[in-house]
Amino acid sequence: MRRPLVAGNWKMHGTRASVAELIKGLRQLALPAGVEVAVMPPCLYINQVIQGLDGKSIVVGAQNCAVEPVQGALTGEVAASQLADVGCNLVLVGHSERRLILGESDEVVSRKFAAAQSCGLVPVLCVGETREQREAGKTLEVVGRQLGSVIEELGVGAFAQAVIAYEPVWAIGTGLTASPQQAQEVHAAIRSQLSAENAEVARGVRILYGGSVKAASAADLFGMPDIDGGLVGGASLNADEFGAICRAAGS
Ligand SMILES: O=C(CO)COP(=O)(O)O
Repeated sequence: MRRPLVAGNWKMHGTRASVAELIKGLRQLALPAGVEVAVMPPCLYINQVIQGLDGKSIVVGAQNCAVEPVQGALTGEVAASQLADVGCNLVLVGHSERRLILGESDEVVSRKFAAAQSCGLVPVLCVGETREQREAGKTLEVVGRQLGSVIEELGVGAFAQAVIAYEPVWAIGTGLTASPQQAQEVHAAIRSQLSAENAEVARGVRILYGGSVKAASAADLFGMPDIDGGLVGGASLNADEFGAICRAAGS
């Protein structure tokens, strides 16, 4: 059985004061035992969050890591080894905001995936199509290529210690959630792409849905057979809403 995971991607939000408030709210949540819960604050606040959540079973991840796994001369970047050093467990790679706004290529995403794993972090590989690509009927092709490039570089075995997040770009921050059926179709395609090479890895890997997940939509999404939790943006900035999403993954 795959243990559901709900991860809150705080993106570039927060101040020391608002992060302290959010930590307070998270500490008060009653979280379901069978669900793994994670938050991914901006790098600057990771320490504050790890210390603030001490003793609470919420893991902390980062939103990005450098292509080089260990510390060195790479101005402005943060190495996966440094994230592991401060106590992170997970790191997002290939979020669409980085692919589209910062031009991260599939090759860069694969290098970050490998860097994360080499430091003992679990990479959360984000994939997803734009609205234009969906309207052109290219959803499965685009997602298949994004996933395929990591499989080609690192082998399907790399997904034994990784998470995948399907995040349709048109659903991110728009309030337009993919329907459970739309999401399930893509999740099943992702699992079958992995299964063609290794059925055991495919059965074990968790595939999260992301894109305007709210407490009201979470239960129907998480009820689909290949949706193993959520990657939550905006709604994760509100502890009560985030807690309700986590509870939906446990029911
Ligand atoms: O991009 C996302 C999480 O990584 C989704 O963001 P929203 O939940 O704000 O749509």
